[in-house]
Amino acid sequence: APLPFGYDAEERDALYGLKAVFENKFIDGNWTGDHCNGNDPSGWFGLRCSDGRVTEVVLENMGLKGVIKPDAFVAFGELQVLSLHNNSLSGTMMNFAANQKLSRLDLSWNGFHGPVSKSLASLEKLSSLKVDHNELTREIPAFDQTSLVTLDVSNNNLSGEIPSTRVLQSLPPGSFANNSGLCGPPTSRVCGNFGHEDEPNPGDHHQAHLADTEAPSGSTQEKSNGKGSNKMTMFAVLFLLFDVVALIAVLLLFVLYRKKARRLKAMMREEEGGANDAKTEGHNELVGSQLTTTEKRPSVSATEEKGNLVFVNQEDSSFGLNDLLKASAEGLGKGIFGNTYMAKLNNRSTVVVKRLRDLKPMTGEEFTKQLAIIANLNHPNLLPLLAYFYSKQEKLLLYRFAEKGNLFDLIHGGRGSKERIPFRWSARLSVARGIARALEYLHINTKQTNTNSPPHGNLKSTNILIDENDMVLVADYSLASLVSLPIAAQSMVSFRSPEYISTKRMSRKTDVWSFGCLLLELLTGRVSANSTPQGVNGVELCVWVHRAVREEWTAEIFDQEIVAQRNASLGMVRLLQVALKCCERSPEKRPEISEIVREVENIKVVADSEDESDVSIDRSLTDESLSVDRSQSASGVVSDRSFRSGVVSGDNSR
Ligand SMILES: Nc1ncnc2c1ncn2[C@@H]1O[C@H](COP(=O)(O)OP(=O)(O)OP(=O)(O)O)[C@@H](O)[C@H]1O
Repeated sequence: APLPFGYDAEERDALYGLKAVFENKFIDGNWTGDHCNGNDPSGWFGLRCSDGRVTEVVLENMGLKGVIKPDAFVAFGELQVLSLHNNSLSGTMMNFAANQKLSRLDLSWNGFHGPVSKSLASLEKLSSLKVDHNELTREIPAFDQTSLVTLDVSNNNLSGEIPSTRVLQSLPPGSFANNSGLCGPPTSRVCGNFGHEDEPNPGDHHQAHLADTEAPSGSTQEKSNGKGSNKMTMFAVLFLLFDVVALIAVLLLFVLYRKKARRLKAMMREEEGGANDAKTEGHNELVGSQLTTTEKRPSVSATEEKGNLVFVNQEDSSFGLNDLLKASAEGLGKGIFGNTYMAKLNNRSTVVVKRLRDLKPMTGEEFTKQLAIIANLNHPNLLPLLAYFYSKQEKLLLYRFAEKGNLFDLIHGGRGSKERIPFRWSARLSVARGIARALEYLHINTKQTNTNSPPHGNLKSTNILIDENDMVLVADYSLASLVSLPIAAQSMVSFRSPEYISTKRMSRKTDVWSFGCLLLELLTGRVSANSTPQGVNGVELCVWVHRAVREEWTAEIFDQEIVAQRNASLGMVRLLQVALKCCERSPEKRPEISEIVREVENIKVVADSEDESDVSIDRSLTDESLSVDRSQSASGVVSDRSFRSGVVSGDNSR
């Protein structure tokens, strides 16, 4: 049906109002322009539209704060789904009288106070209402619409008798749990004289007025006050006695349970012959005593969760979660996906543990499915996943430790100081090859379930690692599907690409763009904006280098550290040409990764030499390993052993 002129503008204004309330960086950057751009799914984050009208607003787990006004949603006449689940929003509950099409409302896990809006009782299409884990007070409205099949008002401060409507009475008692003053069926709590409890406080009165224009109907406590109060007092005493007996029973049960659990644990220990475990029972510290970050340690119970580390290859399973919990650990850094630690296990091997946070809401099964995809990827230039751990509170990924650190440190570490270890041209070229091959493998072997998610998604120099054998290892691949979109959008490299910024769309070619930026970081020795955390300065290398080429300051493009190697200049220029193609603003103009691999491999490797004295040393460092080609690898993929430890590891014996 045609809409009254200007109605859309009201929705837009209301959305801008919400945006101002949230004061959220991601929303500020994302909610711009037209809110319902046709039916374009890449419109504003969290919105779904139909015929130019908002039908869904889903903003979950985003840490949104602010006080929402009671009339915040009156403009959304076509709204069917509203979820603000798990944020820190507050205010009295909104009035939904104007949202007659609303079928799912989820305001759970926020800080809303005042009464449950009575307007909800008039919504004929409402099928699911979740307002649990808020600070709501007073009685539950008399919901009686047959559409309502799910309701959760648990964990609030609601009070009074649960109305005896058929709909409310057919719900399980858990829907009403943990509300101190709520009574009557379907809960087992008998209604007593709770008059004083139900007296709304003055603040509530005011808020109730703001939230709901309807006057509160006669409440249960009013009915129960007066003549029958003596009877009620007796009833209350009996009720109290009943509570005390129930409490004692629960305590007894708890003691019994503890005893049994202890016996069970002892049996488990015996079975495992784990005399050592006795010492560590109840030892809850993951990755030991030397964490350099101040973050709370994970609360995985060692005994409860033992054996829940899932290994990708059984031959790696020489340790269990208990060993990990006992290991001494050191913080390596904090990334998008959480904190990363290095844990030294008793058998002296070292593993890297990533504690995941800010994940999308997903079940254990979904998590496992995603991890199985990652675990199946296998290439000499990809950092392999060793194992993972999943529990409700804790999700861990375990990797091999790459001894020689990351590419960012190789390029930029110790610049201008005596400690600086030169990073030679041949080693840089070799790194470029290793990354290109890994990326080609990912692009061939990753089925794109979500076309808006590039196979790597977060290619940058801190995610390129070097192991003890000088192998180039690409890390952090294919994790985008685990992390929640707002967090990904704030931190992942692919979200900085020209196409995401202008069209909010991404593809495999977005990885190609990130690879171009990485090549430029290798060639120029400049800190790339992609490699630095948001807010820290770095250069938008693709933009910078186009300008440098246009304005002919070519002499300034290459890193001084490699520019002196005259015999390498042809290779540098060719690699620069590859980088420039990858950097094209338009994804269609960028080459496919296979073409890039071919071009990079065709760049001739030359000995690193600046002058005569260098040659003798550098020949031994690079040549044989660099000249390894595809023919030497049965799989057609070459491990990139480009440099000896002298170059990379700090053996500065030259
Ligand atoms: N397996 C590993 N071996 C050695 N160092 C590692 C390993 N994994 C990560 N690191 C290093 O630990 C640090 C933190 O890594 P993390 O992946 O948490 O963050 P990041 O790479 O800086 O950012 P992002 O989360 O965006 O990838 C980085 O310096 C990274 O190079």
